[in-house]
Amino acid sequence: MTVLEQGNITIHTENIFPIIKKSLYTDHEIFLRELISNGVDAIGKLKMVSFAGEFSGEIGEPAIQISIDKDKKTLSISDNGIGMSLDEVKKYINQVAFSSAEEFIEKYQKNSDQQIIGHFGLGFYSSFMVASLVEIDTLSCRDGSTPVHWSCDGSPSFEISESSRTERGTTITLTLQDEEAEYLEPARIKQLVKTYCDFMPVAISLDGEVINKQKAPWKESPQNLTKEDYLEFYRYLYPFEEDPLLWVHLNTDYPFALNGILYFPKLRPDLDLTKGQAKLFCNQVFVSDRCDEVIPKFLLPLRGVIDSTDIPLNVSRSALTSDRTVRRISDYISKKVGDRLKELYHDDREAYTKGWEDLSTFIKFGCLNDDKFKKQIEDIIIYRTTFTAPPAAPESTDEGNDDAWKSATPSLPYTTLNEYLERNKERHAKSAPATTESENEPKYENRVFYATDEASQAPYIQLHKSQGLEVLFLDSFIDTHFVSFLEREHSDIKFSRVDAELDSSLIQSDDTPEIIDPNTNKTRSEQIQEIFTTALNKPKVTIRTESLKGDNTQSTPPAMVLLPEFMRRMREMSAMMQQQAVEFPEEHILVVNTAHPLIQNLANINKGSIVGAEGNSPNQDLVNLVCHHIYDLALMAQKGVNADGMNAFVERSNQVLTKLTER
Ligand SMILES: Nc1ncnc2c1ncn2[C@@H]1O[C@H](COP(=O)(O)OP(=O)(O)OP(=O)(O)O)[C@@H](O)[C@H]1O
Repeated sequence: MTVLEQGNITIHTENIFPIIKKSLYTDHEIFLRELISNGVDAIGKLKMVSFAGEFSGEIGEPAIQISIDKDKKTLSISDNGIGMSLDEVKKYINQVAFSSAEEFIEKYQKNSDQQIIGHFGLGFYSSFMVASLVEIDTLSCRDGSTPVHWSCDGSPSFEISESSRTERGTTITLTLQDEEAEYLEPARIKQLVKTYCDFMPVAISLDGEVINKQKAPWKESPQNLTKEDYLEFYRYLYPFEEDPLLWVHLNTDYPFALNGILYFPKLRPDLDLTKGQAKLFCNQVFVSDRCDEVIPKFLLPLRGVIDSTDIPLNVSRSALTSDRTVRRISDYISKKVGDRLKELYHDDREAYTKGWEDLSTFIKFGCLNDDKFKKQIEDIIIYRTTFTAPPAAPESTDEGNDDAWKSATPSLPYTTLNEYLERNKERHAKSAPATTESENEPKYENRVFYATDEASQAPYIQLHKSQGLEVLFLDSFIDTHFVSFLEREHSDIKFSRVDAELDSSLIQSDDTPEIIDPNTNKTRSEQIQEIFTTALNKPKVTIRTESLKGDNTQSTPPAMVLLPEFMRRMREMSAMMQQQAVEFPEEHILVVNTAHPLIQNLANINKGSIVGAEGNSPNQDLVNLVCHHIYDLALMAQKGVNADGMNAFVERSNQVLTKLTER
């Protein structure tokens, strides 16, 4: 073999190879991505040259072939692309980091939509991270070209000779370093191709078998994809996972190039909302498993693919965050997601409602974080409600209150805030809180009753429902912040948790004064209050008596613990700041329901025990026991019972049952 040329590679640093080997890429494996990308580029370039009329031969079936020779310790990557002439090898290969890509784009891209993969950095030279000898055999597509063999053993000197190659294209043969023998394993190569090159638009085969998928659905036009195509792609990316709720196909060329499909996954409780889930591609080449800088913060859990050639890939992550284009891409994504959500809300409210539990986390987090997004979607925030649209009752022609209950709300128990307020306006305006917290109360008609825990607050919810008061559920982890946010946004609306105060409409208002017992000189209510005050002996608990309304007296609770809204929130806030669990405050209100038969009985027993009792009569003991029990049950609805309280409660329950069975 005649050596045509020997020389030193034009580099600025003599010792660039050790640098490439050790520190350029910590991930040695990316050499394969770089070499395959070059092959795909070469195929793309051939097409462009042909398109420009500069190549008249057969392009053939584009292909990249990888082969392994374990004995020789070589790995080779072949393409049937444009190939290189002697001058091109000298120019493109011998000048480190000299990328011909840009020059090429300038010349040909005007004529074609072919894209050039590149801009990844050192490209071809990354092969020196794993190889002790790199050889190129190439034959240019230009007529009359001679094949070229180039070799370099990792020192800055290279050798060029004539190659025996007869077919157009390029083969890169790496003789692997001993410590890089893993790249002689077919399984490892398959895995790398799957990771980095799965969606590259050329068939890549390993020893004859095609090992990449090739089709990148995100590059397709959305009109050409069916629902099943999107789902199939999701299942391909995330096997064994539940299907996504919804997806957004991003597809734009201007003012930046961006393609991608983002999926709203079903949220699992263990999901880390701060960790990005979308994969970043550049021209169908996998770049990274995360692209947190590009995805808006509140959309980080979205899955799928983002592909853009306008995202700078050779800069640090922090530089990426402040990059103008990246910020614009991020805004664009948030806008598109907002559009998609609105579309779903208007076109298929049932599907929107069904997915709401999961969607709401994104939407609420987005409202808290992104003003533009908030403005875009604030009208499509919905709340689960206790309101159920009356079953298609015959249309009443009566004007008035009932009309407020006829609303556009579909039968699913979800409503928007506006719908809620509109529906309840008159009802709320008529009633008022039994106690008011401050002078500057917003108008009563703008009150919103809400619950944060359907199970434990069930008695309170039931009480409201039975009096026709509609309760919204704000029960996700983000809702504590969200309620404050809503109040900031709508200063005329007052949010009141069902256990914060008793609305006057829940209380029996009886104008006739209560009869005073001549023996004690007290009304029955006063007596009941006294019974509880004595039995509980808790000076910090304010005991109030009320006669609660209900469908029947048994359906209302015998007692309720109230915790004023402002007080509860203060405690929640300070607990959050100190990162502690919220402890139930000793100061709270116990409302004893004088209408409940249990309370009536208690008053009667107590009355009996006063007469002639010396010390504690058995009746007195029973009254004490039952008072504590009623109080504990009320506390439980507020989750106000700690471990000691729970032990005492269980013990007392057993005592009560024992007493019952003794009779
Ligand atoms: N398989 C190939 N077929 C034809 N030309 C190639 C091939 N591999 C490399 N080249 C030429 O060598 C040049 C340098 O390649 P290299 O991989 O270093 O950089 P690049 O692909 O242009 O950009 P980047 O450094 O971002 O990867 C390419 O631009 C191309 O002209």
